[in-house]
Amino acid sequence: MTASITIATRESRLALWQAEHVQARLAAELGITATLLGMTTRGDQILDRTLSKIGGKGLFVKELEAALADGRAQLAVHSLKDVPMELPEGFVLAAVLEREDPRDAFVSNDFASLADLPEGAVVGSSSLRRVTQILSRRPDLRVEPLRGNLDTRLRKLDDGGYHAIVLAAAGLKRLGLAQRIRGFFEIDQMLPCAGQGALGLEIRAGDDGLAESLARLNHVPTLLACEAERAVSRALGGSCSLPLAAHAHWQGGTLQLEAAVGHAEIHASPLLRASVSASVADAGAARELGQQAALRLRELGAGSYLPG
Ligand SMILES: NCc1[nH]cc(CCC(=O)O)c1CC(=O)O
Repeated sequence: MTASITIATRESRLALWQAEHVQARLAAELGITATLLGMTTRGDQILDRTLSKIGGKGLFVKELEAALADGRAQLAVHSLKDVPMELPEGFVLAAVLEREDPRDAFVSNDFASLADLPEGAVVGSSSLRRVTQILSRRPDLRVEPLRGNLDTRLRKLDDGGYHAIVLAAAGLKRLGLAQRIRGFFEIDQMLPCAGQGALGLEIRAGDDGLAESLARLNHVPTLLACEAERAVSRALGGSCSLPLAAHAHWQGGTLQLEAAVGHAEIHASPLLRASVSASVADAGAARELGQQAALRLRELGAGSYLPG
């Protein structure tokens, strides 16, 4: 039985909220006392370039993994969508917590929806996944890069740099900023990123006592849905330079998985879409469903969309 641990976390308001949320659940449900160790990652420092150009999402997790490796911390809390599909040797995901709202949100001070934006309006987003889906609906819009933590992005909107921005609903809700949301994109209109809205708890491989305790926090429906979503990216060799979306939801005991891929360079190319479902009872079956979706996307020509 683990009685007290240290949690490594990034220091953005959202990351701290998430780490404190886990800290509270550890105390209430597992009797584990946790201290937070705040860290700045390379991903937080480099704000002038898009993630795909500076080495991808792994930048948000590497420093936290270093803290796990050298024993400064035992647990790292991540937004699951920031966790690379393949964890480095020596680390495992010990639990996936129940998902918040997985949708993307339309945020604007002057306009109610994407459809309301005047021709040529400027939308802020640095996510290739969002850029591609925005342009596929509104090719006339100008999508400009927008990075930084949530407060920074909202400030850049308020400063007048954009007519609207697109953000994950989960982050806004967690920070009490839901009033900034003018509308939600329906899942099929702006397919979310694999793992969006879910939290992943990462530990060292072999830390079996802690793994056993944390497994009790798993939300199995979220875990299986996210396994399927992440398997799509893994099978396509998804990186930050590929606009890739995957979202699974439950209809009774059936897991329904939607996946979409956009062209790595030509953002105005149509998205390829696959929709598969199966009755899924374990992680292996969930991953198979994800691989099936990836296969469908390849049959539709995803091979020519992947970066060379
Ligand atoms: N890429 C950054 C990031 N990582 C997790 C969230 C929000 C919370 C979540 O989706 O779980 C965000 C902000 C955003 O995409 O708008």
